[in-house]
Amino acid sequence: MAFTVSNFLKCKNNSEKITMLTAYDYSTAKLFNDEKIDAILVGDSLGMVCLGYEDTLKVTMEDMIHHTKAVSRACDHTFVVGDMPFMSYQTSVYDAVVNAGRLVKEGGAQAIKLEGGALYCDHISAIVNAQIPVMGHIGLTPQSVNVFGGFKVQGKNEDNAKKLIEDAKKLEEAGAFAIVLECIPSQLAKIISESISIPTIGIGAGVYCDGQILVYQDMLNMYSNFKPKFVKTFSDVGHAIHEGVSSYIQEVKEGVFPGEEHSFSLKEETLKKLY
Ligand SMILES: Nc1nc(=O)c2c([nH]1)NC[C@@H]1CN(c3ccc(C(=O)N[C@@H](CCC(=O)O)C(=O)O)cc3)CN21
Ligand SMILES: CC(C)C(=O)C(=O)O
Ligand SMILES: [Mg+2]
Repeated sequence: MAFTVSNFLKCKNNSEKITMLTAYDYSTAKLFNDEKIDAILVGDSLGMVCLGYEDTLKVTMEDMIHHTKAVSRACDHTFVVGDMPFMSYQTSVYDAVVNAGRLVKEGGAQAIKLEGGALYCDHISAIVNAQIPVMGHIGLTPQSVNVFGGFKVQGKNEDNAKKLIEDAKKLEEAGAFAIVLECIPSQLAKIISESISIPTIGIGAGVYCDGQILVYQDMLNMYSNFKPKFVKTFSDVGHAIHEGVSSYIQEVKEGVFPGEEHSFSLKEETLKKLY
């Protein structure tokens, strides 16, 4: 059975953890879908891991739609969430609804995610009213990197922690179906998770969240520009790629690949005529 928006709440109520990963292309999404991961986020982190930018700010709606289309084509079980890029919703409630609509209508996403708390509740309500499920995202919101002065853990002092608890409650009121908590102390994530009835999805937010998400290149060791503390390598795919590519280079250089079994051949009589 396909994982739908209502399963998010069911999981929380049954104390069953929600599993999410990012994905940005068809073949990767297909592997995750076939593994029956609950949900995929087509994250604007694609700006960093797919496009090589230093942060997520240059990512466009066209980038997001392009990758969301590829991912949604691969998923018949997994729920697909499209991430709203920088300046696609901050500018107005109207822009937020139009661009959320594009991720669903053109990209094939089943829900959208946007960064921010109380400030964006009007935007979120308007998108929800347009029949598009919304996932919130608070804590380290990477689109605020220039305000934070870097990718830094949030909610460490009393005022900031209280603000995040309030933001989570406001997001629930605005109609969000789940909230990503990024890079906050695990005890704060526990308080937030217990203060709201919608599930929390943590990344660098500890074990008390109702679900977890990671950027897949991080957990498969395929991205080396930085490695946050919250990343665990579940499989060394980076090393497997290194080994595979280096064997390929060696075998081509030495004339070992392609072998007979990878080649097509002519009938003997046709060959004679050609000579
Ligand atoms: N590959 C990748 N993984 C991510 O998790 C990710 C992205 N890209 N791009 C968008 C944002 C940026 N993120 C980041 C990036 C760096 C840190 C980091 O280096 N954090 C420090 C904490 C610094 C502090 O102490 O405040 C760490 O050591 O984890 C955290 C989250 C999370 N997101
Ligand atoms: C890290 C997750 C939550 C995200 O927003 C992204 O991948 O863009
Ligand atoms: Mg994002």
